[in-house]
Amino acid sequence: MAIERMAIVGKGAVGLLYGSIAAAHLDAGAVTYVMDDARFERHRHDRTLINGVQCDIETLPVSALSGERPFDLIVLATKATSLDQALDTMEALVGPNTCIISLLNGIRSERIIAERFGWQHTVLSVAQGMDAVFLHGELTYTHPGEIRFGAAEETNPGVVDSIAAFFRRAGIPHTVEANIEHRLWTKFMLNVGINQTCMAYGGTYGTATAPGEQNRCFIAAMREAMAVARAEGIELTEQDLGDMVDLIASIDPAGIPSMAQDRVAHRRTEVEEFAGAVIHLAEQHGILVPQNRWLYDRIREIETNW
Ligand SMILES: NC(=O)C1=CN([C@@H]2O[C@H](COP(=O)(O)OP(=O)(O)OC[C@H]3O[C@@H](n4cnc5c(N)ncnc54)[C@H](OP(=O)(O)O)[C@@H]3O)[C@@H](O)[C@H]2O)C=CC1
Ligand SMILES: CC(C)(CO)C(=O)C(=O)O
Repeated sequence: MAIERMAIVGKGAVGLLYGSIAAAHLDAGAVTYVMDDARFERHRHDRTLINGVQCDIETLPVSALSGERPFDLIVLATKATSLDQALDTMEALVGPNTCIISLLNGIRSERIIAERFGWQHTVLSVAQGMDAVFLHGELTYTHPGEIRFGAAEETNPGVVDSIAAFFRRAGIPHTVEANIEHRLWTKFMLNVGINQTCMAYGGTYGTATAPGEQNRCFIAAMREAMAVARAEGIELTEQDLGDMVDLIASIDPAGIPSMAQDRVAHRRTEVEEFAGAVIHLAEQHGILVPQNRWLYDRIREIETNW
């Protein structure tokens, strides 16, 4: 099935980044942001900038779509903390052939989506390599990164190809992965390390990759994620770890990951998806994860003091 119309749920760093790239390559009306009515009212008069240029992409409250035909593709780009609410909004957008791709970090969002909408049109994916910062209504980035995705066991044949064909036309950098499960866990390992370290210390990509305490925390937290992944049957390697560290070292040293942006903006973080998930799995497999336990407590402590 050819994808013509994409809805994006989540108009923050990642949603704006890929939505604006797609809108610049496609005809008007091909990209629409959709949100619940209360959020739409809250943001109605926002002036959103992307690298200094105003973003005027169509944005609709979900109630404006009743009776409309379903979208061909839904890109989910909210934080995990509001996934359930985003899925309620998606009910009005999804039809029998709607493809779904989640750019949320962590290893759980696709399973939660599939419990509601099925696996047939849902793929597994990660967004990585960008230096996107969205604060005070402006997205800035120099590297767009890319979306890596692939079929889950029960994804219908053809769904990955349809999304790839659309991304090509939309100018969205992407790679189709033969082993997307491995990529998902590699990205998870990275987020467990870099997101939580920069949040806990108020650090940057530069401070976390320079020798010192932040770097030790970054690497130790990743190693614990690696141990848990292996216990789950995912063979993450030293090469995977090194590649992820190199990726962070290659982007703007002054940049900060999404969780550190949450610290600046006082937004509830995704710690449950990172240290929370590591601790949960570690308990099942009898693995010691002191670095992630410390990060969990420290991040919760910071959140509590806002
Ligand atoms: N930032 C990055 O560089 C990267 C982030 N990620 C992951 O992508 C996901 C999104 O992150 P990011 O873009 O940084 O997050 P942001 O906080 O920048 O943006 C999230 C957006 O989603 C909106 N939102 C929240 N709930 C809903 C809802 N129910 N319906 C519609 N919109 C909603 C928020 O609106 P409001 O402000 O009103 O709450 C906000 O505009 C996260 O899982 C993150 O870990 C992955 C790769 C890179
Ligand atoms: C990889 C990284 C750190 C940015 O590309 C990210 O996923 C995030 O900011 O959440």
